[in-house]
Amino acid sequence: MNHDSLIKVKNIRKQFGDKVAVQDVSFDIKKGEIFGLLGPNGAGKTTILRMMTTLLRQDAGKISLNGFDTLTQGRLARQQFSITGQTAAIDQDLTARENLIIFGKLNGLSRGDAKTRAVELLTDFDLANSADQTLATFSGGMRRRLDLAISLIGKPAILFLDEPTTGLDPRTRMQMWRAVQKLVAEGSTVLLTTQYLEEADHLANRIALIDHGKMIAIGTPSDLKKHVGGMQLRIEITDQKWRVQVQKIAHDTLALPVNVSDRTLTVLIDDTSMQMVPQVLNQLQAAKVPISNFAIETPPLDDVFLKMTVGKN
Ligand SMILES: Nc1ncnc2c1ncn2[C@@H]1O[C@H](COP(=O)(O)OP(=O)(O)OP(=O)(O)O)[C@@H](O)[C@H]1O
Repeated sequence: MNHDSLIKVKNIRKQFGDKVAVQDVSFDIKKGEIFGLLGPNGAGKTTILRMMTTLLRQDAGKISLNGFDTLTQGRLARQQFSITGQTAAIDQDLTARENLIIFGKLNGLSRGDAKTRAVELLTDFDLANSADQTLATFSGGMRRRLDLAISLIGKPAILFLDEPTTGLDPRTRMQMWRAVQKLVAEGSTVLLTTQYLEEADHLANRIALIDHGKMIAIGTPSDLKKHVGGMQLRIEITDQKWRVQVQKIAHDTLALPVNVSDRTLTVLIDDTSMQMVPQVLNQLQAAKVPISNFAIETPPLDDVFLKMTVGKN
């Protein structure tokens, strides 16, 4: 038994009528990890999350949170975690500070402790300057940060984030990512569901890919990228006018399909074509093509995801 695992999910299954929504899914999450559940629409992520948060009973299998079984010790299991998405319960006519104090008291804190905790959280989530504005004046990103702050009032050991940045602009998404990373640095363990591959890649230490209710892969982002087999050659040119020439050089030398987007050309390469990569560079230099980047790297997670799920849904 792994004593480091804070969350254990073993062979869980859920069926709705004839539809098997989750089938034999197992994973462990270690203390301090950010674990991502990634999968296409209808894959079963929400159903897994609902079973883990005791909102739904699994038909088979076992889930334990910090040692407490979700079916037989539901009340204790619930005390181990918090989940975001409580914005519906937030009062729009009150300020951020007042909302935090109310939720603090609902979590059993005295008025004094609730006030202190509110100040801590407002500072942590960059909301100190807007603390005394009513929520009606808050942007989407500020609301999302307040929602995350509220879910942390009780200092939960485990935090479930259900699609935390859906609909946010890139800058606000980065702020949320930093907030989540800070939480983990302070000792929380996070399970997040996301439809953004980039988010899972950036944030999660490990990812479980879910498709048709089954877990089709699990590992670190770089483990998963190895599944596509091989590496990617990326060439960036300084001017689009060179695109056709670079595409021809890469294609003729490597005999592989070349993807082109703006000033970036990419080729998925195997071991054999890897030997030919220096020739591509030599030819680009001989043709005096100005390049700003020439890299061999692991391919993006998107390719893994597509390779494993495309055509099956
Ligand atoms: N209460 C329910 N009754 C019947 N079928 C359900 C119920 N809940 C979920 N399902 C079905 O189970 C499957 C998995 O749904 P789930 O919501 O878990 O997927 P998801 O991966 O979270 O998708 P999304 O990214 O769209 O939220 C789907 O086919 C869905 O229609």
